[in-house]
Amino acid sequence: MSPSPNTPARDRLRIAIQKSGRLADPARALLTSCGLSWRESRDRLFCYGESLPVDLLLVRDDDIPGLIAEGVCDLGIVGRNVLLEQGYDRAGNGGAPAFREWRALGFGGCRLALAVPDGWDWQGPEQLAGKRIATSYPATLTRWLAEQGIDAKVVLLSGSVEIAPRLGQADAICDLVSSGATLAANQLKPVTTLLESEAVLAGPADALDATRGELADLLLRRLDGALRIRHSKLLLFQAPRRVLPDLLPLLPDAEAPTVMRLDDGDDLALQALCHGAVTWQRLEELKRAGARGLMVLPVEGMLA
Ligand SMILES: Nc1ncnc2c1ncn2[C@@H]1O[C@H](COP(=O)(O)OP(=O)(O)OP(=O)(O)O)[C@@H](O)[C@H]1O
Ligand SMILES: O=P(O)(O)OC[C@H]1O[C@H](OP(=O)(O)OP(=O)(O)O)[C@H](O)[C@@H]1O
Ligand SMILES: [Mg+2]
Repeated sequence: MSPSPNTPARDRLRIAIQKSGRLADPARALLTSCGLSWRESRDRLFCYGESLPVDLLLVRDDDIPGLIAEGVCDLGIVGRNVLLEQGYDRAGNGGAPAFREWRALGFGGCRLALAVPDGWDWQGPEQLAGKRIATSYPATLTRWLAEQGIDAKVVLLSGSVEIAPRLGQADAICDLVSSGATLAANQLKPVTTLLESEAVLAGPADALDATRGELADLLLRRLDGALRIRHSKLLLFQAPRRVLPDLLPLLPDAEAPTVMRLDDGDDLALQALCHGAVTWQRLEELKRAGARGLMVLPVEGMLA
């Protein structure tokens, strides 16, 4: 039986997502693709789950790990960079791990990188000894410096980190990089990556109670299905049996293709769920190898 949306408040699952910013729309879209829908409150900070007893809390991304740690919400969608930073910070202060990454979600990709002025002849981390490094990720940077055995000064800035070297506040920086355009615009170059990040589903380090745990499991199953088919297409076509050995190598990303024998003659009908890109070029290669009537269909949902 599906959980009723009228479940008592203590048994409802609460998920925190970014109110506005890079992760806000894709996070909501992903949860919507899992069949969740909400009635929005007037202040739009809390959305009551209608299709399932799963509510949304719209917050600043930096608050999400703390909200999970305090049990104010059960799950959250946040950048791995934020989750790890706050985890390292807690660990540095002797705190027990209170949250962890449950799933990588495949959007919001970026990296936390160390960058130095263009003019530096970068030889390695030992060059940072005694230098000042500006960052919004002090715990991650401090941990990395300790791993490298480097004694450097960490300068904490909450934003516009890339400008610090030009202002004379720092010699190098450690910040998020995606296209690299911000670094280039500030005459900086990335020299090493501290962590690869993307949006993640975060949850408590310990298990949820039985009722909310069951709801979380249901959501995770849907999420895994949604993530699995996010870039998937269903490919349908026909082909003579003799060309099958030429066709199958063109479908390396297909889950065990279904092969059906057609009534008349030696023709086969094939159905393949492809997890990689089904490009025009690929369709043309299949056609050259003997496939006919190629059809590419979107996949709406999948439950393993
Ligand atoms: N340039 C980028 N390209 C891709 N992803 C990024 C980039 N910058 C940040 N991110 C990812 O998106 C997350 C959210 O970034 P955003 O800039 O929206 O955060 P914010 O300004 O801290 O928002 P908030 O107002 O919620 O505190 C980051 O923590 C990181 O995981
Ligand atoms: O490599 P790029 O594609 O240039 O992206 C990197 C920039 O993106 C983020 O800043 P954002 O634009 O979110 O501004 P912020 O300083 O307000 O966080 C990040 O802090 C970098 O400054
Ligand atoms: Mg933030």
